[in-house]
Amino acid sequence: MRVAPFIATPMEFRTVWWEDETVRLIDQRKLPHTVEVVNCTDLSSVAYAIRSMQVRGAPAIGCTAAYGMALVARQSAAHSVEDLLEELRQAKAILDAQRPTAVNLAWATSRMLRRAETAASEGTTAIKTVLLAEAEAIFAEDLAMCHAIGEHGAPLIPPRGHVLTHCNAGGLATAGYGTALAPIRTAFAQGRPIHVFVDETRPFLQGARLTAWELLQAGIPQTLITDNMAAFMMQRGHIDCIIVGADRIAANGDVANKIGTYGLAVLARYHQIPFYVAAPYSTIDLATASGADIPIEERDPAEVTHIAGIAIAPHGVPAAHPAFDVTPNELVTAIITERGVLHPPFTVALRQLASQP
Ligand SMILES: CSC[C@H]1O[C@H](OP(=O)(O)O)[C@H](O)[C@@H]1O
Repeated sequence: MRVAPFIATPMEFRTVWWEDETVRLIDQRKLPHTVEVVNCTDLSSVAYAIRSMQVRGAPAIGCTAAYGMALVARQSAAHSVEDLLEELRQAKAILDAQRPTAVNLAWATSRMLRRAETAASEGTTAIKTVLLAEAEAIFAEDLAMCHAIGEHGAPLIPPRGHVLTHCNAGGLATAGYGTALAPIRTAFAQGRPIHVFVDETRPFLQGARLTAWELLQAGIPQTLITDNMAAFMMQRGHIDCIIVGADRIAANGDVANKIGTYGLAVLARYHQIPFYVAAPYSTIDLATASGADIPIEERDPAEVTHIAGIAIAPHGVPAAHPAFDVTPNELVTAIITERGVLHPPFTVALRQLASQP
C-alpha cells in the first residue's frame, strides 16, 4: 500500500495527486489510524471519492474533480472534439452533483471545461494534454494560495496564540498546508506561541480525526475538545480567536461552512472574540447574493446515528444531518484570502477583490 507522499515535510500533505494515469488520494475516512491511498481509475471512482468523503474539503474536492476531468479526457475514445467536449460536460454534471455546497467543486470543473473549449481548435489529443496540465495548475495554485493565506492570516493571531478551529480546513482539505490551519502553521513556523483548541466536529469528526492528526504530524500544540466544550473554553478565557474555513462565501460575505460554525460565531460575538474565515478566492461566489441562496447538503442520517459503523443511537431513530450552516456576514470579523484580508462591509470588499487583475 502506497503511503501518501509528503510534499516536503509533515507540515505539508499531498492530499490528491496524479500518477500513472490515475487519480490517487488519501482515504480520509480511514484517518487517523490508517494512511490508505485510493486509486481512482475512472469517473465513477472519482465521483464516489468525493461523495463518500474519501476526499473532502472545498479546495481538495475541487482539485480532485479537476483531475477527474483530466482522467475522463485522457480515457475518452471520442473521435471528434465535439464528442469529447460533450463527454466532459456530462462528467462535469456528474462531479458537480456529488456535493452541492462547496463552490470550489463547480468552479474547478467549469475551469477545466473552459480550458478544453479554448483548446478545441487544436484537436482531441491537445485537449487531453492541456487538461492534465490545467489540473496540475489548479493543484499548484491551491498550494500557493494556502501559503499566502498563512502569510496574511498569521499576524491576526493574538500574542498568546490560543486559536479555536472547527472541522478540518488543513492540508487534508486542500492541495496541502490548509486554509484555516495556514495562519496557524505559518505562525508556528515563525516561532510564535500557538496552541490550537480543536473542535472534534460531529458527526464526521473532521477535527478529532483529521485536524488533530495534522497538528500532531506538524508538532503544533493542541487540545482536542468536544463541540459542546467550545462555549466553556471561551467563557473561561482560553480562546483568543477563532479561525474557520469556508465552503462558499456569498456576495454579501455570508459564509457557508461545516455545521456548528454559525453557533461558534454567535458565541464569539457574545464573548467579543475575533471570528476569522480563511478561504481562497475560488470559494467566493459573487453569483450567490446571500447565504439564503447557498444550497445546504443533507447527508445520510446514519452518519449521525453511527460512528465508524457502530450505532450510538437506538435503531431506527430519525436523525437530521445538514452538513453545513451559514454564518451571517455581520458575525465575521474578517475574511483571510490569498489576496489579502477583507474587512466589512464585505459586499464592497468582495467586489473590489473581484476587480483586481
Ligand atoms: C478548506 S475548506 C474545508 C471545509 O470543508 C469542510 O467540509 P467537509 O469536510 O464536509 O468537506 C468544512 O466545511 C471545512 O471548513
